[in-house]
Amino acid sequence: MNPPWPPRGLYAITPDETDTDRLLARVEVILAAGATWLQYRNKAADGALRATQARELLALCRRHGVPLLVNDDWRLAAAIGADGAHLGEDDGELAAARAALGEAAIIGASCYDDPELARLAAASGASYIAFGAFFTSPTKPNARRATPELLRDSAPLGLPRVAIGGITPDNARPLVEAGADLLAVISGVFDATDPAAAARAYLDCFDARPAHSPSTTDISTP
Ligand SMILES: Cc1ncc(COP(=O)(O)OP(=O)(O)O)c(N)n1
Ligand SMILES: Cc1ncsc1CCOP(=O)(O)O
Ligand SMILES: [Mg+2]
Repeated sequence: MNPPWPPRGLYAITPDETDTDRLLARVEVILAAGATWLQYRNKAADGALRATQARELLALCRRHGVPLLVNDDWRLAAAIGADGAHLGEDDGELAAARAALGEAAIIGASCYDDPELARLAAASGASYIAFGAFFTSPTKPNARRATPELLRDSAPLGLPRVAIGGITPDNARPLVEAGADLLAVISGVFDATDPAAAARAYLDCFDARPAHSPSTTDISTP
């Protein structure tokens, strides 16, 4: 799969917010700051609220040129015309999601700490593979733990690699160096004092230049 979206940057994931206006306002700030992809994930909302929020987020994402993926529920993604879905081990068959959403859809698969799951996801037509949690996650403290070697070792699968779980701007760089194409983050952006600044700090982790090196506009550069 070759998604027509840049598969490198910040993959923001929504928190369990039941106030839709507040959710949209929080997401707006993060998209305006340059988040690359958005996933709608809300374990606290019922089906009707999830459908409403997903539709509203899709309109917002369209205005920012950012793809929206729906967590857990590829049927909801199909019903609202979202750009894709993220599926974990309890979220149904990837092939069924692909058949419903189409070849252009972005369909991600949780691989936790398991390279064999990554291999199976790739063989089943996943658009990206996600590993984690890499650090203790405030959102999901009991999530299985993964190591950066998984990112490195799965490069031959040729799919974008997503890292998730307790990622902050301060611990993210080694994951990018190990091959993470997207940093999937909930609390690190949504619970930040300044979510826009936090979003930019994650994006800076993809900048190859060391933080102290001169920029291209530095007049002292030959
Ligand atoms: C990008 C990304 N990676 C992993 C997950 C986790 O999915 P899952 O294991 O199904 O757990 P829940 O998110 O449903 O609690 C994800 N959502 N996104
Ligand atoms: C859904 C999920 N899967 C593994 S960790 C996690 C939550 C990530 O949230 P946070 O960025 O707050 O750790
Ligand atoms: Mg899930």
